[in-house]
Amino acid sequence: QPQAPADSPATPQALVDGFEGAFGKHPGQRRGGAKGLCAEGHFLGAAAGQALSSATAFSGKRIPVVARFSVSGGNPKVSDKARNARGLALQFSLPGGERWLMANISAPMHSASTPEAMLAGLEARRLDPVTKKPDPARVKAFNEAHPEGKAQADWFAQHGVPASYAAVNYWGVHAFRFTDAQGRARYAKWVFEPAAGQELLDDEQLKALPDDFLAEELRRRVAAGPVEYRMRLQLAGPGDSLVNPAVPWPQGRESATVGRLLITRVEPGPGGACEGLVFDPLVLPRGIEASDDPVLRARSAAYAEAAARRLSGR
Ligand code: HEM
Repeated sequence: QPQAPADSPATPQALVDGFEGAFGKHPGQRRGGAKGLCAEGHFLGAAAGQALSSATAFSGKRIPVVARFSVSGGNPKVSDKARNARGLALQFSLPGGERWLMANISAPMHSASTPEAMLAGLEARRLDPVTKKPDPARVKAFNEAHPEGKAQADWFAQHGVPASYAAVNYWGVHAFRFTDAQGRARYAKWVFEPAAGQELLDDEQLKALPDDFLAEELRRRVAAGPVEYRMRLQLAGPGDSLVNPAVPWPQGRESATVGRLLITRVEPGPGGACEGLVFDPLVLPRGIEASDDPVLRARSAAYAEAAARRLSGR
């Protein structure tokens, strides 16, 4: 596997320090997606998935899933009204002890195209010890030097805040390589789309809501019946970058619905099966491989570093 250049400042430690600097240090909590909750369900693969990948996830057999829904960032007290990403992290438990892990967000692109830009962005948003806010001049200078981040910022500015964890799309953002039983490979990106459609709130609608509504809303919804998302693969077309997660592929690329995710149970309070999990996006089943996207590659060790701190109470 390609590794980050040995002299890159974006080490796992520096990246996790960057999260702590930008969001404060909250011992025992996740450094990203700090506010969230556990849920469970299953995945049912479709024939179109089998046609694209030999991964057993697509066999059509019921695949147990542990899920974690979250609000982006390392602040466990962030408002559910924040104009940023909602997260859907999943663990598929496949036959034979294989696992497939992923952590998806409610935008089709990431804010940074490299781990180095990610680190610089976190450092630019470091909270001032006195004001407890980032220095606006540093943030402005960073944004001017990294125009690539504008696409994601615009996305959240232009799309409303989800009314429910169950009413927004979640993208995998990175390209992955899918190989079928004959060894034919295609690159694709995935998205989970709620079968009931999206529900995005404008500022007026948001005003009526408290800062914490997403967890209870999901509990009520799933108590009334399973929440379903379709998993769709968007296949790479000519010229689509396989390594830059800040640039989404054009709409209208060939796509295939490869399965259905059903969330059937939500944890009634804190805790649950997702708590101890580390949603390392490089844990992939046979039939799906990572692309050379350096951001994807950098996530794995950063998640391990964050988990080591969190699970030892730091
Ligand atoms: C270099 C880029 C990135 C770094 C360094 C990074 C780092 C992290 C860290 C340290 C955590 C906390 C893990 C834990 O405490 O267990 C986290 C959580 C998360 N990240 Fe990232 N991340 C990056 C990019 C992304 C991208 C591109 C996505 C979406 C495709 C994403 C989605 C998430 C989600 C959804 C969570 C919450 C997962 C959970 O519920 O456990 N991250 N990230």
